[in-house]
Amino acid sequence: MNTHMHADHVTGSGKLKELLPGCRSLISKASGAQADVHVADSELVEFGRHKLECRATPGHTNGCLTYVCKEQGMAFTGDTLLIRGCGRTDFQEGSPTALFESVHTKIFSLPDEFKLYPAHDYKGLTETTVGEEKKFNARLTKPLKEFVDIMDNLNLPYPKLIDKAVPANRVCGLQF
Ligand SMILES: N[C@@H](CCC(=O)N[C@@H](CSS)C(=O)NCC(=O)O)C(=O)O
Repeated sequence: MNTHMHADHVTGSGKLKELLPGCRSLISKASGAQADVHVADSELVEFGRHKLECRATPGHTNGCLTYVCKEQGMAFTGDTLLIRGCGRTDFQEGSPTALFESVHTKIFSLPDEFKLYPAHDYKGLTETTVGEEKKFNARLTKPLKEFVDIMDNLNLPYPKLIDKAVPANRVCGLQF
């Protein structure tokens, strides 16, 4: 299950499909990437005893999804919400306004005790909670205007693999 079409690394979906016959890859319809299964906002994905709700959380890319597991009180936020931060919004149809709206309506609306697992952390942390991020997120605790200003002035270098990763991830990570 891909949270979005990554720009910094190549998805393992294609490789997993080669290794595990019957394995199916999944990504949002809005990502524009190939996969066996395409999902959209509020669709449920069921496997074994697990049920994940797909929540469209555009902003970092327009195809970003957050996967919510209500029974276990957790969500996988991809690059939409990072621990004390969030995904950049300066390429792949990124939009700070959309990201702000996504987080406030689709992630901060979950109960405070829900555990959050983002796709990255650049300091070695692996887990946070909705309550912690509502209090301590350095970007998303700001009002919209200030948030947009922060995001428009991050001045981050492009991910080193972007020119390889995006085309490869459009086709399940197999041609690069
Ligand atoms: N050093 C990395 C790229 C770092 C980066 O741009 N991270 C992205 C998520 S992956 S597209 C991001 O959104 N960062 C937000 C931030 O505030 O750092 C590389 O070259 O691969």
